[in-house]
Amino acid sequence: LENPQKADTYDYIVVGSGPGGGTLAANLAKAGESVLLLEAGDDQGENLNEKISGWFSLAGNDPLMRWDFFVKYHSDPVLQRKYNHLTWEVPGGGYYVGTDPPAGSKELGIYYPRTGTLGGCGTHNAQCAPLPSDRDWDDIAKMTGDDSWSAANMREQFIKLENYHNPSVPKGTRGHGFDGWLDITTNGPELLRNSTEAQTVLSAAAKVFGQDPDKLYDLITRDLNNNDTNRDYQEGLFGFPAHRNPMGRRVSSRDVVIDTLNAKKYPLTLGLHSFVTKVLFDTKSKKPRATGVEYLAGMSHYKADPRFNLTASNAAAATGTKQAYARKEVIVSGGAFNSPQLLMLSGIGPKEHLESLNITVLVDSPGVGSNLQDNTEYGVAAGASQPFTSKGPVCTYGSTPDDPCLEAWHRGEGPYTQGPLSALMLKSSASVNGERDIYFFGIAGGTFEGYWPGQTVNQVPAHGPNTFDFSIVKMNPQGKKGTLRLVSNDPRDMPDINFRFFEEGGEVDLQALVDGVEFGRKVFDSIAAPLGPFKEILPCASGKRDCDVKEEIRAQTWSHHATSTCAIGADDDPMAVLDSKFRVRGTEGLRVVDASVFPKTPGAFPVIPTFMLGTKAGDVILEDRKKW
Ligand SMILES: Cc1cc2nc3c(=O)[nH]c(=O)nc-3n(C[C@H](O)[C@H](O)[C@H](O)COP(=O)(O)OP(=O)(O)OC[C@H]3O[C@@H](n4cnc5c(N)ncnc54)[C@H](O)[C@@H]3O)c2cc1C
Repeated sequence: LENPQKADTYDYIVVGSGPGGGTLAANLAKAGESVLLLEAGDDQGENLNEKISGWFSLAGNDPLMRWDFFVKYHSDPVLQRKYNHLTWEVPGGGYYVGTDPPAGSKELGIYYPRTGTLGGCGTHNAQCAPLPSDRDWDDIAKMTGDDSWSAANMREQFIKLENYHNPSVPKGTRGHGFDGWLDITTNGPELLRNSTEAQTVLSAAAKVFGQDPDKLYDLITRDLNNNDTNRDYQEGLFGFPAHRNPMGRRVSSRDVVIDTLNAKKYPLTLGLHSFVTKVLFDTKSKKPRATGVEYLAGMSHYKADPRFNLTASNAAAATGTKQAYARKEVIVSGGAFNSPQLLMLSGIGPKEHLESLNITVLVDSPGVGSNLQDNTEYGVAAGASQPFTSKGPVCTYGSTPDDPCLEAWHRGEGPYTQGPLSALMLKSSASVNGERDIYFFGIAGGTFEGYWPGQTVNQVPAHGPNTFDFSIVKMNPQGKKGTLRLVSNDPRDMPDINFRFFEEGGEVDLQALVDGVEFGRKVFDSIAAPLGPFKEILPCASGKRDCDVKEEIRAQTWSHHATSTCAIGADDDPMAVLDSKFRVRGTEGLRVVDASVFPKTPGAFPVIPTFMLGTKAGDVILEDRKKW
């Protein structure tokens, strides 16, 4: 391809700086390859909402970082309308959240949070950092015949990445890394020591699991990411690992990118406020060969950005379209929603769909935007006979100038440095392979019931300080029928996304969540006065356990770990978008590296597996670096 802007030519171009792309870009640059990393957002790394580990919900609501998507969870619109946190646009502007909107409101869908900022969703997520099950990796190895994906080999990638901090796990422990850039920290017992009532609930949970409740403090630092051969069958209480450092600062791909730049010796160029709209190809070769990208310079060009302004974007688009070129390869890492969107906009996707939007088809790849999956979530919550108290300071989340928890955080202490109380692992009756398939975490003093926009015209009811919630995450989802489709060929439009939860195979996921509810109820029932008896809040809001639990979960489940929309697959699978080396089938010089590549959602939380992809992809791409 004729290259009119020689200055904008690099060995590699990486699109998107999340756990996949940011990690990869830093790895390639550290190996001496010149890399242009293009990121639609800017850097909010000094913003306290991002930096303070315990402020992740403030980060999630921060308009400087967030991208707002609205999705469908079900094909059946009647079921969708039962969702308690369905979002509507009210006449005159603003959001209403609920099932009884004011007349004339427009149904937007279910709010689904993402970010458009340096570091991607790793900068506003809850930082939960468990490894997936070994089987999740081994299945990719088996499916593709590529043994570099085996769990044993992927453990080596994890070790390279990790800098582990857990008072119960000494340096040098097999299976962990202690020199990587990604800090993973397990809570010490400080938070739990401050809450007598939470100790009572977790001790009761330990008893239900058959663990010794007198060893509660040992249990809540137990190593969840241990390297035992039977790890994926182990149940009970564990420590809660999170990608933050022991001072309570979030660590993400934003940090490895900034550190690589600050080292001033690696050929990494970071383009912020650079929204990529198309991959450019040389179509004269046998297979279309990716040669660069086209992008819109300037902030907030995507409609998911709450600051998007059509007039401003049109004006900037008229003059601000730029190109950059790759001598070797282009790597798309926009995440599970934006990578398939970008491939489709560039002519790679289901032929009929692209043609219906007047997009020239380069590769008919029916799998792009299919196979969308997620960890479905729900909660079992109840009100105790007494409030949950804390001997620690009262946190105001920065809303008062003298927030004592903020002062403590600056010293590396207090609630803002810590994550949820503990992780609890359970094998449900619906486990398809005998492994544990439910991940709980405990929340004292409130419930977690999914996401909805922060500024709404109505107030969504909250629950009192006597509430305890076991949040339930379904691992290894069996529902794999979600879809993502473009609504137009304008790259600024958000796609149409339908997860199709519990359809075609997904009933198993529903049953596992029902088992999770039963487990929580058992724990609450086992707690005597004065904290007990407990009165149910979720799933049966009446407090009487008289609701249809399955139907309640079916309508009210939520999620935020989208994966698998550009999946790796076997050579003979027409739905396989990628081969085992992240290469986009039917093209040359184009790969995808992010959460969209997993053939199935890994474990309960995708972020650590996605960081691992960034590390693995670095190795794989460098093997080919002399080819170009
Ligand atoms: C609220 C929330 C909480 C979560 N909590 C957890 C958790 O505790 N543990 C866990 O394991 N997972 C969690 N997740 C999920 C996890 O963070 C994601 O799975 C992970 O970040 C995915 O990484 P990624 O690299 O695939 O993409 P992303 O993190 O989505 O990053 C993609 C990046 O690409 C950029 N981009 C996209 N399109 C373009 C374009 N066209 N041009 C330029 N740039 C572009 C975006 O701005 C973004 O920075 C959470 C997610 C959310 C939303």
